[in-house]
This record gives sequence, C-alpha cells and structure tokens, in this order.
Amino acid sequence: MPSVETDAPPALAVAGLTKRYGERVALRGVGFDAAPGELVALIGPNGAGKTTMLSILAGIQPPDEGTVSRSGREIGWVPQQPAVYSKLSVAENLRLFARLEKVPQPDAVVAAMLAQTGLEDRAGDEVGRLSGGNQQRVNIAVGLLAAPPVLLLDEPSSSLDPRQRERLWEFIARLAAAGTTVVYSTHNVQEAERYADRVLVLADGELLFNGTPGELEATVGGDAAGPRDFEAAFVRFLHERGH
Ligand SMILES: Nc1ncnc2c1ncn2[C@@H]1O[C@H](COP(=O)(O)OP(=O)(O)OP(=O)(O)O)[C@@H](O)[C@H]1O
Repeated sequence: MPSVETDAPPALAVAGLTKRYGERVALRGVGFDAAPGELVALIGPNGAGKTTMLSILAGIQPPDEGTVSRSGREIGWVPQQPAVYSKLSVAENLRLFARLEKVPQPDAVVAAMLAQTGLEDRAGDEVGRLSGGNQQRVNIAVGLLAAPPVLLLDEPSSSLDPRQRERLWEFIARLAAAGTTVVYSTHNVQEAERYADRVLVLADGELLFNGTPGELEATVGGDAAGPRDFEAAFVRFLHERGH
C-alpha cells in the first residue's frame, strides 16, 4: 500500500453522525477523518449502517446530528444500484451525466474518463450489454466525472468475478495513489485487508474500530492454533464486542 500523508489536512472530516429511522438508530455518533489519497474500507455485519453512512457522506440524505466537512467541492458517489441507463451507450451515459452535473468541457472530460476506465473500445456499446465488471466501470466513471477529491463506493465489487474484482481494485488503488480519497464498503473483509490503508468497523450503528488492518488483527491476537487470518480476526473482534 502506498503510504499516506497523515499530517495533511483531511479530505473528509466526519464528526458525531447520528441517524434514526423512526425508532431504529442506524448510526450512533460516528466520527472519523480521511486523508488525501487514503483508501478507507467500511466493514461490518448486515444492517450495521454502512450504506446509511455512505449516503450521508454523499449528501443523499441528511444526518439527524453531526457534521461532514470536506476540503473539495464535489464528492463522487457510486451507489450499489447503478443509476445509469442500460439502453444508452457508455459514451451517451457519460455525456448525459456530464451535462447534468454541469461539468465544464463535457466532451473532453468524457473522453478522458473513457480512457481512464479503459472503456474506450466499448464507448458505443449499450450499457445493458456490457459485462458486470464493465458496467461497474461505467458507474465509477459517472462518479468520477466532476474529478472529485473524495470518491465513495457502496459494495463496488459485490457483483464481480475474481478477475474483474482484481482489475477494479487495481484501478481504485491507482486513483488513490494519484490523490483521490476513496471510502468504500465491502462484505469481503479479505479485500479490506488487501486494499485499505485503514478499516472502519461498524456494528449496529456504532464505530467499533478505526485503524489499519494489522492493528485490527493485533487487537485480537493469535491463539494456540497459530496466527489468525484477517477474516477470523474480524469475526473474533465482533464477537468480543458482543456482535
Ligand atoms: N430507509 C430506511 N428506513 C428505515 N430503516 C432503514 C432505512 N435504511 C436503512 N434502514 C435500517 O437502518 C439500519 C442500517 O442499514 P444500512 O442499510 O445502512 O446497513 P448496511 O450496513 O449497509 O447493511 P448491508 O450490509 O445489509 O447492506 C438497518 O437496521 C436498516 O434496516
């Protein structure tokens, strides 16, 4: 993993986020900072509050309490359910979203995005006919149109096969290495171990851990059977904290 400049001002500063849906508390005072170029994985059981948190960071819904501050103007958002039009081509989708987002010089930006996501030779293809991996690239390209300093992705790899997953993470790691802060949720904790500078563990709306994957493993230690793998450490961590 590339090292991250931790004394730079945060690209994203989140404090005291609380969200309720009626009686249900989905987030309980969650706070963390993310540095420029940092890759942050959000992991936790079903219903932990991951999507709720990402959608608040994206500005899709407001929190009941707490603040989200960011250094840049825009924030890129790649939701779990793609918002692209399956009957339009890749380039048509990108041009449409570029106009909607009032991106200056949309044609140049669309061309750059096609190159960056490796979709140049699929530009004229209907999105609905692309593979899951390529459709996910189109989603990400839409999220990146405004060149946001922070990109949020909700379970970006969940529908991809192992090879497409690998390509997706290589692409995201390159973005982060070039300075984009990336915050993503995943149920694949090995992926978080491999592709995160830092992991946030959410359970039942509470932030239980904020640190490196190695630090998470160290909090539960090994046992008589030898060192644990990261997934076992994660499960043990949740269990020790009553989840
Ligand atoms: N629109 C909503 N109305 C009512 N309750 C909601 C709403 N959205 C989420 N919740 C509840 O808030 C809690 C957090 O949900 P959220 O989808 O954020 O969790 P998650 O960690 O993303 O889950 P998963 O891993 O299953 O996707 C859950 O108890 C969920 O049922």
